[in-house]
Amino acid sequence: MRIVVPFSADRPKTRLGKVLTPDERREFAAAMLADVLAALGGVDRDLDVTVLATGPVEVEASVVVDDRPLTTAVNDRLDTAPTAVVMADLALATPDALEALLDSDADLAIAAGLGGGTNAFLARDPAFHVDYHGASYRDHLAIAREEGISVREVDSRRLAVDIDEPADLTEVLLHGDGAARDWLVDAGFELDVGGGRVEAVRE
Ligand SMILES: Nc1nc2c(ncn2[C@@H]2O[C@H](COP(=O)(O)OP(=O)(O)OP(=O)(O)O)[C@@H](O)[C@H]2O)c(=O)[nH]1
Ligand SMILES: C[C@H](OP(=O)(O)O)C(=O)O
Repeated sequence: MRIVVPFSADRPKTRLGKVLTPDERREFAAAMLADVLAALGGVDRDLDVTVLATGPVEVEASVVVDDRPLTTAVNDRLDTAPTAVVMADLALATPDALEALLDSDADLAIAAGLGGGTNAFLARDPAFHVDYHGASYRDHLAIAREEGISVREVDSRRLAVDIDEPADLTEVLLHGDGAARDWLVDAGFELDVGGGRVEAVRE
């Protein structure tokens, strides 16, 4: 099965700009990508994984460099079904969570992200196409409806948590166990469990 992992290599994770420098954002994004590739590597299936990156990147997978906007670049790779697209910022993804998506035989299996994005999908029908940004999850359900594509909505916390905002770092410290969590700990992040909602803070 073909898996595409979109990756913004040059200026990733701008919404983390309040807590990470540009170099740190690049390192942290690369750590999350490594975690996603490791989770895909643990899936009990034969997967053909390609990182669809905006610039060169060194990873344990094949890389295609395409600097066009995300939607255009992904749509160009949906011509051959089945194809799954798994975002590179799913630092909590596990093989089990990914298998729940990849085992679906619906024309479209799709996992929402926090705030209405689309974190992962498997399209078995080449008529499906993406339109990312905004509440893309709703837009993707509408596209499937228009194309008469059967949908399975995959309800998965581990696939839903994409790491976009400073508050999301808390989830990585709480529930992550890979390179992204290690990177945050090395960078001095820790949990403040002092009162109210637990928070990631930097020493
Ligand atoms: N190939 C490709 N991947 C992208 C592009 N923009 C974002 N991505 C990837 O798509 C996924 C979701 O990205 P977002 O969280 O929306 O964007 P981001 O650039 O990582 O972060 P922000 O700058 O904070 O919006 C991540 O895996 C990104 O690395 C793009 O233009 N091209
Ligand atoms: C690409 C975008 O990601 P988000 O900005 O929701 O993380 C989306 O899923 O439409």
